[in-house]
Amino acid sequence: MNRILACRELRARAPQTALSWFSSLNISRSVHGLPFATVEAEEISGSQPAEVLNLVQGKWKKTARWNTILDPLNGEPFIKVCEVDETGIQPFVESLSKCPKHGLHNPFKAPERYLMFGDISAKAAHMLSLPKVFDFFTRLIQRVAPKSYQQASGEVYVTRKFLENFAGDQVRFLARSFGVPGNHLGQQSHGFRWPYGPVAIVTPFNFPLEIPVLQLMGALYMGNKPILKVDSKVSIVMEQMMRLLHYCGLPIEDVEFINSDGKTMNKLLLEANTRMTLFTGSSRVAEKLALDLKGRVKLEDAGFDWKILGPDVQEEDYVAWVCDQDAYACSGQKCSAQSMLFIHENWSKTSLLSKMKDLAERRNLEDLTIGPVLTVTTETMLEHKNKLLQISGSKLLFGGEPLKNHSIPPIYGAIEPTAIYVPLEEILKGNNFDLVTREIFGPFQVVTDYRSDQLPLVLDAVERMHAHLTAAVVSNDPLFLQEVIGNSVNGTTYAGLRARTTGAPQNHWFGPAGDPRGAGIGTPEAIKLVWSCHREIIYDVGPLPKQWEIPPST
Ligand SMILES: NC(=O)c1ccc[n+]([C@@H]2O[C@H](COP(=O)([O-])OP(=O)(O)OC[C@H]3O[C@@H](n4cnc5c(N)ncnc54)[C@H](O)[C@@H]3O)[C@@H](O)[C@H]2O)c1
Repeated sequence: MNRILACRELRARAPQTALSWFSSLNISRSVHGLPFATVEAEEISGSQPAEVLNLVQGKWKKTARWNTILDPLNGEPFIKVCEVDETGIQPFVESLSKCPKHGLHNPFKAPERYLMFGDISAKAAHMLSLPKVFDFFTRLIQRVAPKSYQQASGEVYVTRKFLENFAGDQVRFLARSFGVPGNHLGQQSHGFRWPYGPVAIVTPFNFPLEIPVLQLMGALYMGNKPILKVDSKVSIVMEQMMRLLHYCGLPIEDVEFINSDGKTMNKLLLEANTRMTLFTGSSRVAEKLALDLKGRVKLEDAGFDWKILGPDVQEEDYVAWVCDQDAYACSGQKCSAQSMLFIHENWSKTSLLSKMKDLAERRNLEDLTIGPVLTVTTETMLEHKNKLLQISGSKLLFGGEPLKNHSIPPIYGAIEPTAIYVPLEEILKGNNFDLVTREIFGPFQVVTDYRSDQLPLVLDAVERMHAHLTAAVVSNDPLFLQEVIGNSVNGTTYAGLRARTTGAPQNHWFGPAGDPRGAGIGTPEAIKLVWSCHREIIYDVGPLPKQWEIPPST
């Protein structure tokens, strides 16, 4: 009884805005049951194509140019994306140039916006927790970046948790400052987190919701005005999410959302003179943007991620299963996917490899545990396989054949989960190294083995790789862990028996290391590093010492 009364009292005291927002969530009355959505994930098809628009200066706009996206599962032209070409970038440039370098808010300007973003995050997290909304985004992701329901829902879950983390006062805590006493009375120095002002976010196809939302919200939290460009193949997901964010209170002028090809976006970034660009994608484009934008970038680029199985053999089934998930979930299209597996010789007495093979063979197109590869064709992957097989001592462990009985269009790739063994000494040879460590963004891994006395060679290989994103050291031997961790740099490294290479939840930093341009995603530290810079204000208000006189020149 007391509890009921207390609840009633709490409700009576709740701020009107929050109450009216929650009661306005009468989802069953709106189109498709969702008050923000303009598409229905399951209904998009060749005969009922969906349209994706651009958001500029607070208005959703069409352009004359449509980019037609083919359904990755059957080749039907199922989404029409309104793309901006080089002649259409001016309204975006104008809008960004209206934002000053000191941003839309900072600790000295419109601090109430920190609170507003706390509220928006709480509401958006609540929306994503509603089963209908959760399912809508999961299925929409599956339509454009085919992966299993569980993998797609993982993205929605992480996004929701991230938004929960930055509800309430957590956004203003991101802008926490510190003070240090000065040299004399009236002097104190204070360090503040300052925005960059107009900024850009460019993201790839493989995580259509998680990467853009986490980076976009980070940019907004710190006071920036972002323009967001997601790969057109999947931008429908973020277009719908923008509508959800507006529904949850995001001012419509706060973000520009553009669909374009890479060349147009490159031109826009140069003309708009964005103060910071967060790029997630291939190293080729990352390096180009770093040059074009004179270093005003933070990069999340390619991953050629390795896993080392240590000398202590245990939990063989578990380790085999994690290897399978790391290499082949999302058809290997995670930047954190296991690209190279180093196996200590002690594992050769086990049936690890045959277990990995069995697990890989369980994957099928029906439930999308294997599926289309969106940026590498079947032909390219088979060619790569053949080149690796020419290396002396190499052999096909499993896979290596095109998928059968499917209607995936030939612009996309479709191969079985594949593993190729290459001897360690061969990997290290100058003429083989670049070939063996080439990132194939599909279900493809290289496997090798090593003896205890060859650990320095393994460490040499990981030192010579150019991408240092994720890594896993599978061992509970503290001295082995120490040796490997102390002699490597990957930014997100899992260590211990349960180590994996994939997994970018909201609760730990995810990003490359060893590069001053390296970005991060997910945590308060990542947001502060990527989306704000340091500003020091030194208060020096006096009073002057009594009898102060002008001293001699120095
Ligand atoms: N480090 C990470 O967190 C992370 C996460 C996901 C993917 N990736 C990497 O992304 C790659 C796969 O994605 P992809 O092949 O689609 O990458 P990509 O570099 O081809 O494209 C990424 C985005 O950049 C845009 N783009 C292309 N050229 C551009 C230019 N000149 N200026 C501005 N924008 C441009 C594209 O339209 C797309 O939106 C892999 O290498 C993968 O490892 C990295």
